[in-house]
Amino acid sequence: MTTSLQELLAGWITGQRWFAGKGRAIDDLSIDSEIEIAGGDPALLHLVVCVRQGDRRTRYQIPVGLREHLPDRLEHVRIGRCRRDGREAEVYDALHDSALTAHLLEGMATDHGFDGLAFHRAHGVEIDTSQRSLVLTAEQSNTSLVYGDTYIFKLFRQLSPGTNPELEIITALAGAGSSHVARPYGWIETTLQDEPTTLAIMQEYLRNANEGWSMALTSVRDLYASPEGMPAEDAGGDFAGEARRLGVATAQVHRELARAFPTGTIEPPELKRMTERFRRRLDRAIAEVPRLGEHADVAAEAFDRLGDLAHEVPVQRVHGDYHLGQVMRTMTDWVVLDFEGEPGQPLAERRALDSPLRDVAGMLRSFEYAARHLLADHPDADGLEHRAREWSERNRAAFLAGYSEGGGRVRGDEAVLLRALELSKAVYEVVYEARNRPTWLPIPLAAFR
Ligand SMILES: Nc1ncnc2c1ncn2[C@@H]1O[C@H](COP(=O)(O)OP(=O)(O)O)[C@@H](O)[C@H]1O
Ligand SMILES: O=P(O)(O)O[C@H]1O[C@H](CO)[C@@H](O[C@H]2O[C@H](CO)[C@@H](O)[C@H](O)[C@H]2O)[C@H](O)[C@H]1O
Repeated sequence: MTTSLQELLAGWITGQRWFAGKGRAIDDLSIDSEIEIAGGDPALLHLVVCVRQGDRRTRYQIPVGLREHLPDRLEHVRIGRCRRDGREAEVYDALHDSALTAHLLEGMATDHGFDGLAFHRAHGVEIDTSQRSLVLTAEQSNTSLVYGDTYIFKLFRQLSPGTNPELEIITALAGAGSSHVARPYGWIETTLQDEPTTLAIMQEYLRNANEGWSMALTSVRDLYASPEGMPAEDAGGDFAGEARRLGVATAQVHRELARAFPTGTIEPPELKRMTERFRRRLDRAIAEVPRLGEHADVAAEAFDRLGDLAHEVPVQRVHGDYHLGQVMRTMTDWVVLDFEGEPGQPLAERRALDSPLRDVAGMLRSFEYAARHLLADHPDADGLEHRAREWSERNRAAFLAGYSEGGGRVRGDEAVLLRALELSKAVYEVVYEARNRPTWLPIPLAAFR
């Protein structure tokens, strides 16, 4: 009996890092669209599949390669063997085959249009099609390819109809001359439910930059290894100067976003509705991760205090999923990546105007993550707890000082909003970790203590 492509994909998709429906059985996987980008052997097929799990349907994008014989170097990305057009073919994850990904670069360089798939080159750029790709091995919600050391190409895995906020934002900020975004080179689009929908974006690869997350961890490690009693500012690798600069850059990005897109205010009744949304999200999270229930009171109290605020709050476009893994330090400044918001949220929500303090809250949470994540397997975890707290407090304070210095607004009653946003992010993280990295679950849970 031959296995159908749908059956092969249903067996394979659950093991992929970017698959959002982990822990639940797949009831059905159907292929919504199938476009041949390149024929022959190897062939490149672009698939949009729809996965049904209970009453939830999620669409994913999967470029697959087809070959009669699979070379050893592609064995690790084999999906299986199936019969297509009367012939047996090996099916595999095409993004690992540079012979196939060359077609994606070529498509963008020439603004090529397939039936149902449109490739675009950003205004005023040339694309060097001689660059070959490698897949980034970072644990990600999407899949990124690096072409040479020149371009980074991100293919969105989960699809929702509409323009991806990331494309919208980097195009606007780069067009306005921002030094805090990587230059866009091109993108791929399709139509989903009658809406132009972004499938992939290609940007400048920041070849000499370091990720904020790894810089922060180096600093935490140094502090853990320093003699007991030595203050954080004297231990090697203090991060506070960078945290402050990151705060300044964050405030500048917020100002640039406020200039490029509409802004507004939310009034107290809307704050009440926001509180209710946070409460509902908390309930859903507790249903999925019952341990969170022990902390429900702390979160609920913070959310209720937000509902009691009696003044309006300024809103604008924001990053939406801001953390140390989304910022890179180049030789000259901090650059912000990945403006697509929280991957699991509907696009309309991710593009909605929001308080810039949502991003501030996200980054404050990330300092907590950096301070605590090395404790999990550390033989002297209890003894280092106070050092983790010291590192986190020092860098959170430096970031906030930089944010104010850069013109960001955190004052008075806004502390109530900031706390509610921090705990709402921690609720999101509890679910995220339970699904993806259960050993990390204690980190967001500690936010409620
Ligand atoms: N322009 C870039 N230059 C260099 N590295 C990048 C660039 N964009 C992303 N990266 C690297 O890829 C990782 C994942 O990128 P990101 O856009 O956050 O993807 P995802 O949406 O899947 O999380 C980043 O943490 C960073 O290490
Ligand atoms: O894949 P994305 O970068 O869009 O974001 C998702 O994955 C992140 C994990 O990589 C997750 O961030 C959480 O872990 C980070 C450390 O790995 C930490 O710095 C963040 O503070 C914490 O939220 C993010 O929430 C998720 O959306």
